[in-house]
Amino acid sequence: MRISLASDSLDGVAPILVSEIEARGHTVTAYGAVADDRADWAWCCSRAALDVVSGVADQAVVCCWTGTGASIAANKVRGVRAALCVDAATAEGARRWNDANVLALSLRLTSTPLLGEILDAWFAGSVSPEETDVANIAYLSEIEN
Ligand SMILES: O=C(CO)[C@H](O)[C@H](O)COP(=O)(O)O
Repeated sequence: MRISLASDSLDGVAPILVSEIEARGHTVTAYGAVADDRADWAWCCSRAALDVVSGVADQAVVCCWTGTGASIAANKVRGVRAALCVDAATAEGARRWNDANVLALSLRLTSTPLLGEILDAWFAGSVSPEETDVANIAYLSEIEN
């Protein structure tokens, strides 16, 4: 898949994000500190999220120290469902039940082994076909519009 990646700093696992995503077979377009680019979290994380809704990217990964600003910025983009994931089970659930299209990470909480577990779960995840799950996602679009 085509992944747009943003981070507002090079703290923690940020320097290995591109290689970890590429190692899982994806191509990366980077924004913010990981691209030596404008690195304020509101800008770079929403920029990566915009790529998803414009069709330039299939999904995005957005990061900041807490992960909260990254997820808030991404979720301001219409059509984005960004999920702040602190472990593999959350990432799996975000893909399954929320059809999340943007993975938000906390650089404070995500160790190198945990990053691998979260990325594996995220990229392996599939969206639930259950009627209630589909209806919930449809309702998000409804309130957004
Ligand atoms: O977690 C964050 C936002 O949610 C930022 O990473 C945190 O505020 C640090 O930003 P800065 O380095 O610009 O002070």
